[in-house]
Amino acid sequence: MSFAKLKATREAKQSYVTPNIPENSQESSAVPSQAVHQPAEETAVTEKIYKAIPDYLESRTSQTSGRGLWMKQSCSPGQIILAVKPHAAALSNDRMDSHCSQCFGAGNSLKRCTKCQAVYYCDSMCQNIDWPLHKHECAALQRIAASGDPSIPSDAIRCLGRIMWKRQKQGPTSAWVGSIINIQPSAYELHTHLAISLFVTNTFTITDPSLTPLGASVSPPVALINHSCDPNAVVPAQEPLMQVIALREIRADEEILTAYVDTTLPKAMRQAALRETYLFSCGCQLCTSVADIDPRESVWCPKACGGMCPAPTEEDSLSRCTKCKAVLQKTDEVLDALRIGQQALDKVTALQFSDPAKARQLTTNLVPILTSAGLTPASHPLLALTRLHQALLIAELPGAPAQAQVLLDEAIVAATKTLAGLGAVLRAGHPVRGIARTELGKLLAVDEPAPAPNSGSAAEEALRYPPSGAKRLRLALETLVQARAELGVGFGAPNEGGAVGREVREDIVRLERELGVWKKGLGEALRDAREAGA
Ligand SMILES: C[S@@+](CC[C@H](N)C(=O)[O-])C[C@H]1O[C@@H](n2cnc3c(N)ncnc32)[C@H](O)[C@@H]1O
Repeated sequence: MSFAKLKATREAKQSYVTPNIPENSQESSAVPSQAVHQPAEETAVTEKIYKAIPDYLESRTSQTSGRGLWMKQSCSPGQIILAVKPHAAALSNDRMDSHCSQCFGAGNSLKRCTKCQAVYYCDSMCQNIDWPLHKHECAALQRIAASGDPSIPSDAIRCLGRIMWKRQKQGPTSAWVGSIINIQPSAYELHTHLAISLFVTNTFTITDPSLTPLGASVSPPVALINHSCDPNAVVPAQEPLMQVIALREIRADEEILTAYVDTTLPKAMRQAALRETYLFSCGCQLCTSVADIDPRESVWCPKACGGMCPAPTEEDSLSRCTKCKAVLQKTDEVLDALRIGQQALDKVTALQFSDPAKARQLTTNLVPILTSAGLTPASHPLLALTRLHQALLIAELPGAPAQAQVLLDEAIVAATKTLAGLGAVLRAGHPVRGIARTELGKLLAVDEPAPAPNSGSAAEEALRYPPSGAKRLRLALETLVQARAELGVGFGAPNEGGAVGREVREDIVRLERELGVWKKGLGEALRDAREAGA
């Protein structure tokens, strides 16, 4: 596999979904509901939104989190629980010149709207489909540009605008408008800023097949699902359908829960994000558990027994290994590493696209500092910095032929650490884990530009990471086979792991062929050598 192909896989455009939904349907692909439970006070409009909910699901109301969606029968990991077409969607501002505003596909030869000069389309077909809604947005964008204000409203606000314009077109009593009003019932009548804030809490991030965020979308049935930091379901890449997929077995009478925030973050950060954007404090098991260690905030045992110590804090610096009880001595070093690590993470996040070289310099310096302070791979901010380091190295690869082997090997090491970190905090089959394992497998499968010569010592060769030659290819194959199994859960079993899962299947076939050729070549070389010696 080439560097360019590796990079291109991050920009895959295909859709991964299989259910067959009529083009203009607003409803779910699943069986229309007859048997859903509906509280008496809910209106006829509410019935319309429940029509999009299959009859093995039920909306129930709890005191702690309001309405939610519950299973009426059990389902297995990888099962598609719900598949709906988003009611409205809008691209992020930073994707507007690289992706089509209608189909969200990436492209190099997109056509710009000649009027607002802000949005792009694959071709006139995409533009014509979008025009009935874009014509309003187009006029608004032209007015914003004429006012001299350089800022375009966020994707969630543009998504809301699209809903309002649809409302004008379809009339206030349409089923479509009714179902939108039913996203948190009182939002619509509230003051504008509060209504907008409540609307934002009901939007979902649209991603490409590799989970890179592309924009925002909204679907009332999906917006019924409440949050947990240890979710049993996910809503992975959603274009053109939003799909809710079971991450583990969900039993009958169990609530379906997805995560609204990044669950690799420590509790305090998750809670702050949930309070700020979603206006509630999470009481999920992960947030309330009194377990003595959370890998997100952990340091290796100072006696290297294999156990972990809770990361010390300014308030509580005494920390012991939860396995052998050894006391962590170097708390100041850990506290310093946590502080400068967070500062560096903020900087790298801000610089990663505007000044990738500087961002890479920062991750190159900081990852070893945090590692030598004893932070485990899942610990924040080490995991986040390692993920960014990996992404920056991959972005640099195609343009650095001279040091390509060093960069490639470094990217493989970073991808291995990322996977170790994610493996400690996300369930098997989580789409983020599946994508991380895929990236590692793909990196291992890249043709080595300048493989290191064999050191001669079998012991040294066994320890070398990443390995070289056939051993590397075998590891690539193993990793991609495991990745495919994870993608098959997180992106839905019927979808065969989505676009990435199907791509991985092709990579596996190619690698098996390559390894076969390698084995054959090696066999022939050995036979030639034997014959030459005879
Ligand atoms: C996308 S909506 C979910 C549906 C919502 N419960 C309803 O009644 O329409 C998000 C809102 O649900 C509530 N919510 C979701 N998960 C919760 C949780 N774990 N604990 C408390 N409230 C929660 C919060 O009010 C949040 O802003």
